Amino acid sequence: MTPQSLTAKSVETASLPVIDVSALSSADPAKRAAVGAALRAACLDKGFFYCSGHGIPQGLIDAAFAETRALFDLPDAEKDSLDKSTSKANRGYETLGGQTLEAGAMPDRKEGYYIGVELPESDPRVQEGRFNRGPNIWPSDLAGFQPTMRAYFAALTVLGETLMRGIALSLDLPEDTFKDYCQDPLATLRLLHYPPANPDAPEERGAGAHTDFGGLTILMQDDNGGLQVFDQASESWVHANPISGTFVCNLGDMIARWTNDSYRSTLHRVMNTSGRERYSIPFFYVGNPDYEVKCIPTCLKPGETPKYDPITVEEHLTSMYRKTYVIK
Ligand SMILES: O=C(O)CCC(=O)C(=O)O
Ligand SMILES: [Fe+2]
Repeated sequence: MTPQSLTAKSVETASLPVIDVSALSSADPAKRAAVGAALRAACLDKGFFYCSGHGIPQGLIDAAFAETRALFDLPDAEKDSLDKSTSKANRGYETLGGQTLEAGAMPDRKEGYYIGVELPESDPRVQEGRFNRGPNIWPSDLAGFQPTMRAYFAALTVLGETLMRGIALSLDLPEDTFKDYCQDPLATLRLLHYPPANPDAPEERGAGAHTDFGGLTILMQDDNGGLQVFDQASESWVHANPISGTFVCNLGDMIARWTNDSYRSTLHRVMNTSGRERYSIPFFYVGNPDYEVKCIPTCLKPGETPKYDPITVEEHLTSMYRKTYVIK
């Protein structure tokens, strides 16, 4: 699909389902199965849903946004000193226009900051140069930043595990099917700041059209709106408007691959036409790097064969990152 065809259509209001996932912790198997059924319908459709009943305290979410704003408000020279080019583990600050998510489009009108699992230089995985493994970069002038982001990262990791139990149920598999996948995951927290759209460059996107590379994305957006999801049936973009107290969750390419494309990884983009500064915090829950992703047999329809070869999580991610970044 060309960028032109992606701009041709109108934007409607999305009808993405809101799924209350609190019952995944219920003692009643029927209630857990009901969440699984709701997830299944969402995953077979666009692979996008709002997640309520997630148990993440609003105070922690508010604190994460406050620290995100404080970070991007730092003077440019200070942000440049935190630049991710100084990290071997893809951590730290990414300048405005540092990524082009949509091939052929202008660079994204956003600046970002990457945080991952904290590992010291002495860890064997860091020594071996494993993908995305290493220490974080922490701004020295923001006292609350590190503790807040670590707490948020830990809470979202638990939510990611819970949702993977839900995904297992949605596939009619035992709830603990993805236990090994969830061991020592390669999760990434990304802080994003989108300046208001430039009226002189209407074709510029905050984030160009893309699918997410990995497993499950758990996104907290502020109340400015701007996230759009592609609707294949009508070939139009639909607004994923913010719904207070919910995360927007979506499946990445790796889960599509795992399910032989029965679960969907859908194109989305961001256009910040609010006239205000927009902030969002996606958390990419990707599992253990050595875990082998191969077609789940029950995802094959009669007569179907696996479309993709088995691949490890790390191999998959490395190859996907190469598409938007040059990897050192
Ligand atoms: O900022 C958003 O709302 C979405 C960001 C996104 O799609 C991404 O980082 O993959
Ligand atoms: Fe995305």
